[in-house]
Amino acid sequence: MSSIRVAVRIRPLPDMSSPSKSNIQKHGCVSTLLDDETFLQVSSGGSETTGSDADEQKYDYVFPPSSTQSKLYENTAKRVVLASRDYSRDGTIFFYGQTGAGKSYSCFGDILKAGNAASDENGVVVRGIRDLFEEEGVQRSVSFYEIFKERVYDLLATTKASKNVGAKLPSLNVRTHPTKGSWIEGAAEIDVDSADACIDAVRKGFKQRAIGSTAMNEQSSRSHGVVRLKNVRKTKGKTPIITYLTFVDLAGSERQTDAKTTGERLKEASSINKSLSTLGSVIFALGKSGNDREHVPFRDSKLTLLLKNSLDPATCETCVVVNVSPCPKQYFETTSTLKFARRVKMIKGTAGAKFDAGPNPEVADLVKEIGRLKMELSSKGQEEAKVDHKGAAEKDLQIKQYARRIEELSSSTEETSNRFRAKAIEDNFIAKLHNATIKDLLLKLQGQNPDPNFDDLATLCEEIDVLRRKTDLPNPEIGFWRMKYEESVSDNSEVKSLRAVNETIANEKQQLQQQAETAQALMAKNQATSASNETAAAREAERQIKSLQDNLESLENRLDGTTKANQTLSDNNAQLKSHLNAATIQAAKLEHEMSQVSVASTHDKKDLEDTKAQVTKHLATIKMGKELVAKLKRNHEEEMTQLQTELFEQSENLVRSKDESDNDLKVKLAAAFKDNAVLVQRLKSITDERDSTRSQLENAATTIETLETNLSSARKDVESEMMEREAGHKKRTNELEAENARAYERADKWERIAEENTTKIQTLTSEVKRLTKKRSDDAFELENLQEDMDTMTSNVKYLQGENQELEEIIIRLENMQQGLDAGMSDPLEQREEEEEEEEEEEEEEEEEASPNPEDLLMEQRARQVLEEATLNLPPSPPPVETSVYEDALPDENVLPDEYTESGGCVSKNEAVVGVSRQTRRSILGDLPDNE
Ligand SMILES: Nc1ncnc2c1ncn2[C@@H]1O[C@H](COP(=O)(O)OP(=O)(O)OP(=O)(O)O)[C@@H](O)[C@H]1O
Repeated sequence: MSSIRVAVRIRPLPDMSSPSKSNIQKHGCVSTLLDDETFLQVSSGGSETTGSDADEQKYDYVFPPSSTQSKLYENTAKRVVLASRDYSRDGTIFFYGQTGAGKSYSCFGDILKAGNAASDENGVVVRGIRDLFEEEGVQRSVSFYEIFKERVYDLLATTKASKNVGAKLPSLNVRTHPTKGSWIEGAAEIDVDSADACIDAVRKGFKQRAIGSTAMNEQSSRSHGVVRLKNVRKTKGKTPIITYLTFVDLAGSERQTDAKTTGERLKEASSINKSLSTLGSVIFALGKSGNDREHVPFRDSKLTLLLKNSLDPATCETCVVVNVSPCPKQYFETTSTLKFARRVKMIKGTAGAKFDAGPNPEVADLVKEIGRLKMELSSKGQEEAKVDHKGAAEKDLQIKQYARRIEELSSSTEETSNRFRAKAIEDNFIAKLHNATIKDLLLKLQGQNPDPNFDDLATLCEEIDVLRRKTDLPNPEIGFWRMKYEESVSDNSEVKSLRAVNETIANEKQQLQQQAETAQALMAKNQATSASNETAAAREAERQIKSLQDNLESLENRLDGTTKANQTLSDNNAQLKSHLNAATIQAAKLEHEMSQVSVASTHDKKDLEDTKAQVTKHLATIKMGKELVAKLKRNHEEEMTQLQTELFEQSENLVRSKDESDNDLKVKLAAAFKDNAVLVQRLKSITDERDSTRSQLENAATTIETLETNLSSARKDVESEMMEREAGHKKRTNELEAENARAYERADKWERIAEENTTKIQTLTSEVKRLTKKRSDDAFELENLQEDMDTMTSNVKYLQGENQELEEIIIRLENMQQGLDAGMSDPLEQREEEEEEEEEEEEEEEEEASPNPEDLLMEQRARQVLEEATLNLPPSPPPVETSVYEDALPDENVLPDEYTESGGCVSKNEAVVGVSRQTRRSILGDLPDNE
């Protein structure tokens, strides 16, 4: 059985002082030890070592504030990821803690910013995805859900609503199946063929994730974020193996009072609390095994229902990263978070399991070691090929053989681990079956059958023995593969050749050492002899010494070279040896691991053994009773009778107790029946409800259908009406367009005419201006003439007055004459006088009719002015239509009346002539028109 690993990560605080130099590292209200990465102490204050309320605990790993993202991953989640990748196990990693303690940071890191392979800030998800994708040939898909207020939302949905970040997404249902597990109905599973594609999808979901705010953290996630990777491994001719790797960024675990939550936020908080406490209950229930395992409340929250198949420690690797804040103000939150961590740690099988050597990572290490050896071998082969051309082909062959052997070995290891895994599952299954059988038998023993069925018991014992043998005996397969491995190691010709080279070098080294020693002895001898004489023998000796010294030097050089070569070879040899040792150790570990899993499987069957012990105990009790009876029978009859009575009583008691237990059972059975009846009733009501809902749905569907039909016919009507209206509208538009065109034409025409008229008006206006000026000139001239005429008129009047005076004088003279005549003249004379008077009158008349020289002068002058005026006149303008000019002409005052008479058809010359005539008439009196 796997264990749940619990790691605690302490987040850094901005104002945190640097760690003390002592072994105890104090960070706010928590302390860690420098040399123990599992120790954690939390205290509300007190001294640096232990506060009065100090609470010390050990966890699987404690990460101080300075620890990196990489260290967190390597020591927690990597194991789960590798188990999922290399051993097809489900894996789940939780991030638990109060708001702002660093859950999202640990889980996602800076996924929005980087997510590239090299970033130090990459969280567990990005690192896990990259490690997972190192294995090729597996079909993978990713999902990202959010569980908010017990509603599940798909963060990778591609619906219309999801296109806007933060838009309201539809909530989805969790579905479960006994064999297929749990899934979200209608949720997207994005197929991903590379780590980058997978990280991109997660990044998209992360953006979509709803963010709320509380008084404690401005952008606090109030939801659980679940990233799920589905791995489908296909093997030829077999059903594909499906596993899930799940990362869960849980919602903040803070207490409601501290978060100052009210109203909607309070509801959120209670939903979060409920789902977190359900998660705890499920983990604890799953931690129990066999008969101890009670009902697991998966259905109590959406989160646990979704993770139903990814939480069981028997089939899944689980890790909980607990994030805490060292801030003294958060002391109570931190202690309550750590309480959860301790409870998880206490789950059976987890205590003290500091990332113990489980089966999977060891095999993974072995696989890695093989890879490393392969690489080393190939690089070594390349090096040697350069140095030793002669044996290159041979070495190449050896290397190839060795590589093939390693290949075989690694595939064998894989095969073994697969078989081993299958076997573990099989064993687990058998154990479960046995457990059920034992339970059955126990029930039979305790209840209905007072005499145990010894045949059943014997079968059971036999089965238990077989099972034990199966699990306890060393696995023959392991032996076989180990033997094969050792063979491959001992067969290695390269190792042999290296050993031979090593021996040769050792021999050579020995020889060289001997030569050196001889040379040294000779040198000593020479020194002794050279001091006493300088003979030829001595010189000869010196020469010899010299040559020996040279030899020695060359030998020493050679020795140096050989020693170096030897050193290199022995290093290589040692390395190879250590690799071989490591490989042998790995093989031993593999065996150990297999036996451990067997032990784990045995552990699973502990309940089975317990049950067996109970059965044996019952049997022993019964046996003891029987022995007692036999013993008593051997005693005297009274005792026998008494004992028989006692026995009878005992039997009665037994029978009574049996009856009681029967009654108990009956009561329980009745209760069970009752429960059953209630359940049946509930089922019935649920079925009824379902039926009624179904019928309602059907009705609704019918209604919808009818509505749709109505809607479509209404739509058709509207469409036809629309078409008609559109046609009418089109026609009217055409008409209007035509009319419009005509209006445009008219407007153009009028515009043209207006332009022409404007030009004409301009011409006329200038003409009128000129004429007006002329008229004013003429008027001035006329005024002068008028003045002259006035002068003449006054002259005439003066002359007339004089004339009148003269006439009066004449009349008086005549009267006087008449008076005189009347007194002295005859009728003849009178008649002669009358005739004379008549002649005078005639003369006067003639005198009056003959022109006065002054008058003649005047008339001459008037004629001259009139001629001048006539000569200065412009040529007469063409006749114009009155209708065109009517509006454009200035008012009637501009031209004299005559100009507009007779329908405006009077020419200018005529008008002027008219004026001249009038002037003349006023000057000269009534002249005939022809003048
Ligand atoms: N170990 C750490 N190193 C550096 N920064 C950290 C660490 N832990 C947390 N932080 C920073 O603290 C802030 C809060 O962290 P984070 O959002 O991960 O908290 P949380 O527990 O997920 O809160 P919530 O429940 O609101 O999501 C972030 O800005 C994050 O970068």
